[in-house]
Amino acid sequence: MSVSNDNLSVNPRLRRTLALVLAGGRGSRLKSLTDWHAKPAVPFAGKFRIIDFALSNCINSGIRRIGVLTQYKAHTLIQHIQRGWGFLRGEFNEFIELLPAQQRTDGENWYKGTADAVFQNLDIIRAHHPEFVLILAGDHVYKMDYGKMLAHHLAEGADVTVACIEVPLADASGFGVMAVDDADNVIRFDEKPAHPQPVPGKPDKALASMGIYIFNAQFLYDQLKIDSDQSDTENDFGKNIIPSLIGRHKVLAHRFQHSCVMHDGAREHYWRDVGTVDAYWEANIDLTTVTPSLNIYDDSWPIWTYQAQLPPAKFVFDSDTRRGMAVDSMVSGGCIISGAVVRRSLLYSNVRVNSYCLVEDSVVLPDCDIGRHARLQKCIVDQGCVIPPGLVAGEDPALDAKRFYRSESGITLITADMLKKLEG
Ligand SMILES: Nc1ncnc2c1ncn2[C@@H]1O[C@H](COP(=O)(O)OP(=O)(O)O[C@H]2O[C@H](CO)[C@@H](O)[C@H](O)[C@H]2O)[C@@H](O)[C@H]1O
Repeated sequence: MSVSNDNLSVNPRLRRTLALVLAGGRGSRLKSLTDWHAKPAVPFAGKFRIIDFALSNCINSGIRRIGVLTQYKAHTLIQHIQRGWGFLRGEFNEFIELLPAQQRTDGENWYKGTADAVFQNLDIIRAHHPEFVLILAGDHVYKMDYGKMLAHHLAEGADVTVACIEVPLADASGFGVMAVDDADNVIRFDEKPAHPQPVPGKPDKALASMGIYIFNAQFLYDQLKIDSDQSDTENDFGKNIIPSLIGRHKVLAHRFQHSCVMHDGAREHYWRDVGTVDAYWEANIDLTTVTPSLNIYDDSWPIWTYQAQLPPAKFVFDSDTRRGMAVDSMVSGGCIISGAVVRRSLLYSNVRVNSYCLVEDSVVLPDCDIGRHARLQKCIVDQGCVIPPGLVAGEDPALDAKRFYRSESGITLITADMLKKLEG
C-alpha cells in the first residue's frame, strides 16, 4: 500500500474534509437497551456513549467539521452532543452540527437508507464546500486515524475509498463483502451475501466493509443524484451506491490495520459492533480485565465525552461479614458500594450496591439501586433499575428466561419494565 506518512500533505486536506456520522439506526438487536436511546447514544465503557468513539476519532485525526445525522429516538443523542460536543469554534470554521431527519425533500419522507440521509442534507453539505466527505457509522467502537485513510485515498487517486477488515467467514453475511485486485481496488461488492466469498488463500476469512467511506465531494453529489433518480433503489450506500460503482469508477479498499490506533501489546485491530446483548456485555466486561483489548487510558488518542460532575466512587464497611469492595472491576463516579462485593463487573455512574449483595461478571448501567442481599451473575442491568432486596438473577436459567431477557450465551438483561411486571 502506498500510503504517505507525510501528515503535512494530508493536514490541509483534512481541513477540507467534512465528516458525516450516520446515527439514525435503531440497533434493535440490543433489545430494550435501545428502547430509549438510538444505538449511538447507548452508554459504553462506564462513562462514554458509543458515538464518542467515532467523534473522538474525527477530532484526533484533525477533522473538525462534523455533521451528525439523527433519526430514531434521537433525544438523548442530541442532548449528549449538545452538552458534550459544543467546544468547537465556529469562528475557525469548526463545528459539530446536528442534522435531524426533518423531511426536507419534496417527498416528505424520513431518511430511507443511509444514502438518502446524506442526500436529504445535500444543500447543507454543499454550503460547507468540502473537498472530501468522510461517511461514518455512529455505532462502532474503535480507534482509527482517518488521516491515514485520506492519505491512501489521495495517493491512489480514488473516487471513493471503503475501509475494510477481515472477519470470520461465518460472520460475513452480516456485512458488505468485497473482493480486491493486487492494488486493493474493489472489483466486487456484495451487501450481506447469503454465501460470502472468502479471501483468496484464507478460506475462513472474508474482507468486510466497515461502512466507512471517503468520497471526493463532487463525485458523491453526482452519485447521490443518480441514485435518487432510480426507482428500484433502497437509497443505501451498502446496498446500492457502492455496488453500482464497481468497474465504472475507482473504488479503493483501505485496510483497517493501516490506520487502526494500537497500543503496545494490543492483541487485535479493535473494531467492535457492540450491537447485540452478548457483544455489549462482552466488550464492557473485557474492559475490566488486566489488559483489555481496547485501551481507554491512552492519552495520545483521548476519547472525549460528556459526563455530569459527580462525587468520587465510595466503598464503605470493612468487617468480615460486610465488606464494601470491588475487584477486577471498573466503578464510575457517584457509585456507593456499601458492605457489598463486586467482582469482574463494570458499574456506570450513580449505582448503589447495598449491604450483603454479590455482583459478579455484570454490567450495571447508570442510576441503579441494588437492594440488600441481591445476587447478580452475568447480568446487564439497564439504566435506572431498582433491584428489589434479595433478588437473584443469573443462577437459574429457566427462571431468568421467564422473568427477564436471557441471551443465547446466558447473559440476563434486566430492565425497569421487567422489574415492574415482577411487582405486579
Ligand atoms: N435512515 C438512516 N438515517 C440515518 N442514519 C442511519 C439510517 N439507517 C442507518 N443509519 C446509521 O447508519 C449506520 C449504518 O447502518 P446500516 O443499518 O446501514 O448498517 P449495516 O450494519 O446494515 O451495514 C453497513 O455497515 C456494515 C459495517 O458495519 C457494512 O459492512 C455494510 O456494507 C454497510 O451497509 C449506523 O450507524 C446506523 O445508525
